Amino acid sequence: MSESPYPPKFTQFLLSNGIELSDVEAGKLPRFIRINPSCADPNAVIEALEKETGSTCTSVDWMPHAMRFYSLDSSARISGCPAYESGDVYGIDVASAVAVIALGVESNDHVLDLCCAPGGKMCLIADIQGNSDDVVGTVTGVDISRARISTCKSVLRKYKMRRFRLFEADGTSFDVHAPSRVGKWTRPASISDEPADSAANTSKSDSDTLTIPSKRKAENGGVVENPAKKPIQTKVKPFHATKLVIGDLQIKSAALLYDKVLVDAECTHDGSIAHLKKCNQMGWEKFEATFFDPAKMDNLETLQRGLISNGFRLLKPGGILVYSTCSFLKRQNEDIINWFLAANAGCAVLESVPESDKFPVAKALTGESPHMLRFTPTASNTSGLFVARIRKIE
Ligand SMILES: C[S@@+](CC[C@H](N)C(=O)[O-])C[C@H]1O[C@@H](n2cnc3c(N)ncnc32)[C@H](O)[C@@H]1O
Repeated sequence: MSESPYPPKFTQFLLSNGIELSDVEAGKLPRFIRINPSCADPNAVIEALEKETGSTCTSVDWMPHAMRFYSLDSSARISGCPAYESGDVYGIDVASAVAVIALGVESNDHVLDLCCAPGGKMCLIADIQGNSDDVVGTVTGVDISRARISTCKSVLRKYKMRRFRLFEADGTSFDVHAPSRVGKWTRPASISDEPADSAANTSKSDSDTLTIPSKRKAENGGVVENPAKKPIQTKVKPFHATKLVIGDLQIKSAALLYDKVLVDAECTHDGSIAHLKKCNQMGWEKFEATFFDPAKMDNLETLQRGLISNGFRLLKPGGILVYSTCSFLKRQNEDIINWFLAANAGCAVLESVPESDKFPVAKALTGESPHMLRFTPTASNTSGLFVARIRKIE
């Protein structure tokens, strides 16, 4: 038997996380693109892209056809191509798209994306909902990083999304419900106007707030301060909101919980080949400092638990939450889901991702549910991605 070129601790690390050596040693992966559904002539776009990049666009046959996903050679450069600059083409890893597909987004859903930046998945959600006038679905994106959420805003604007808002906030305590109005559509009359700051668990960390004093009409038609001293409504100021959702009153109501929640959690990012390769190159002390520092790993686990728990709190009964990471680590994936299901027994159920029998995923880790999907370079020819779909029981 030939000697492993890696230290035993690294080999053990791979083994206990279901990572094949071939994942670490994999060559360059294909580049994936998606054609914008509003693009009138996809064939012309593909033809032009092939000419400009010198690479063949191959349809990803295991993805639903309507998603229009193609792979190109890893060396293909799409930035600078007119189709990319005009928004006819998106660059997004096909495994990342599965996290969105798993949500089962419908046009009129209100979707919360709790770690949204730089926005690839959020863009896909908005894109699936469509831009037509009779749609009232919205996407609310939250991210703790101002720089990253700013990129997210640029991406969503580039693709001309019409019903989204972005908050620079901590996803573990974010507490803004789904919009109660979208353009001319307003919430059903049965939803009470409970002011935002009187509801339980209001986020204290969302420091950037707008204050709207309660007012009533005076007999002469003017507006006076309410003598009954109704509570002051506090709105969390969005980082950005499009015209159709900017007027939302941020009402707290069970009827305004989100239909779908995506928790694409902060993680160690080791599912990207470049990152795994770095483990091999960066020196073993650095590797150990990254992946075996108990305090770092504990903090990350606390963050991931906080994100999934808060996302689930904001999800309506019957709704779907998808938890995903771009890490291979069991501790950040299966262990989080198992902890979450045990903590929410009777309220949360792990479901299979629709159509997942067609996906080229790696085998589930020993003893773990096959409903938890692992995309890997070896099995899927994609970056690493973990995806689990949970339903909130009605
Ligand atoms: C894996 S990335 C998300 C990628 C994104 N979903 C996409 O498709 O482009 C994780 C994100 O979580 C954000 N993040 C980290 N801690 C957070 C927190 N407490 N609340 C909200 N976002 C957080 C990071 O800034 C980072 O942008």
